[in-house]
Amino acid sequence: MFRVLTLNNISVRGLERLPRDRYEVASALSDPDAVLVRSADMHSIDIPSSVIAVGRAGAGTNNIPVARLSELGVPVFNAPGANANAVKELVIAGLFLAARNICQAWDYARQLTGSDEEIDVAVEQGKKKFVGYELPGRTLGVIGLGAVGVEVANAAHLLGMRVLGFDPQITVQRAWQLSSGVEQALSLDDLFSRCDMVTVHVPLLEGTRGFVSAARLRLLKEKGVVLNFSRAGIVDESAILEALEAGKLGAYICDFPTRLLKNHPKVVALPHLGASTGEAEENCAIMVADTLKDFLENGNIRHSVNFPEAVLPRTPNATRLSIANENVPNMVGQISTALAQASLNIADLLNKSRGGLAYTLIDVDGSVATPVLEQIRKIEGVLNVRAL
Ligand SMILES: NC(=O)C1=CN([C@@H]2O[C@H](COP(=O)(O)OP(=O)(O)OC[C@H]3O[C@@H](n4cnc5c(N)ncnc54)[C@H](O)[C@@H]3O)[C@@H](O)[C@H]2O)C=CC1
Ligand SMILES: O=C(O)CCC(=O)C(=O)O
Repeated sequence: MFRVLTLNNISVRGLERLPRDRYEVASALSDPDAVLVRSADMHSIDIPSSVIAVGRAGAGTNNIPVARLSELGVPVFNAPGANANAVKELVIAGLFLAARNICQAWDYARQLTGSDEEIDVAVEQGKKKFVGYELPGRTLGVIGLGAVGVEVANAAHLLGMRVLGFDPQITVQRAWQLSSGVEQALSLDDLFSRCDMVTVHVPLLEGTRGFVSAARLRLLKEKGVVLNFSRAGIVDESAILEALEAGKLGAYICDFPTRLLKNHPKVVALPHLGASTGEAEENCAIMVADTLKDFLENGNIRHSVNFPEAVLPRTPNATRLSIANENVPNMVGQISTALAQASLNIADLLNKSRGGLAYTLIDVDGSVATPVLEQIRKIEGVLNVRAL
């Protein structure tokens, strides 16, 4: 029986992928094998030593101590692309909110008082404050051309915008998906200096923290717009406030309310709603539950943010060993020697590495006795071993 701890509400459609005869899934249980999480902050909790996998039902993993888990040989899985359409739709809505001053105009209309005739007069007098602009002909800069960024860039291009993209690490798959009408910016500064609106779709990392900075905002066209549906920390909020106050920035549309900005008249801050559609919640939960199940039952690794992709079909009548180890020389040699000394035959083997981590799947004919597993566990550099 595998025990899975949920730290947030995870869509039932995903949890149904973990059959109750083999999985105990609950928001409170001891000694879990795995954790399923959305945005809960795992940096501030003690992760039980029983945990061998963490699944993020979403894209960003900055709420998970990935480096610490890597040192323990624990893979972290996410659901790449599963909520990208939901985020794209909200970002496109954000472009219109900014261009047409929709939230400010709505606020104005809601506070009107008097008779309908008096309201009509106030409407005709007041509406000139909310004159906006149309999107065709305006330039949008998209920073980060991953699952979300590509969808936003393509949709904005279809709306008639000129679109510039910047992502020095764009994958071949995403490059194929990107509309040929999207132009390449040469640098972040190049992008900011040529855009009316800029939207960020990068993970929060040390290298991206605060990279929407005062200096870059100064490059943006007058009354520019910044959209941030990535993470609060990607923008320098003081610089945003300063640019809004100076009239340089026309609007800041984001998914992360903070005390500094949430009540500013030119800010629309939504309560982290990017992925909050029934469809996205289901897609993410199903994808991450499936990958977690395949890891727990077969040791296969797909969609991990810290481990290499490692998928090996199971050999009939074999015991599968799943071994996480440091990526150093002679690990496979020592492991196979331990098996040979126990007269065990390797039927199939896969060894993959990523950065400082390596991962080995070995199908061994017959069964593997506990002392052999202990011997492998003792090899210096081995982080954890399972027999499946
Ligand atoms: N508001 C919400 O509810 C949601 C927010 N997000 C946030 O959006 C981020 C992006 O999501 P996805 O597109 O699904 O992730 P992704 O991993 O598919 O794409 C991220 C892209 O950013 C690029 N990148 C990384 N560093 C960069 C840099 N310094 N400059 C330019 N590009 C850089 C990468 O090469 C990659 O192509 C997530 O990390 C998460 O923080 C994602 C989903 C929902
Ligand atoms: O689960 C959520 O609602 C947050 C989604 C998100 O921010 C992400 O997938 O990175």
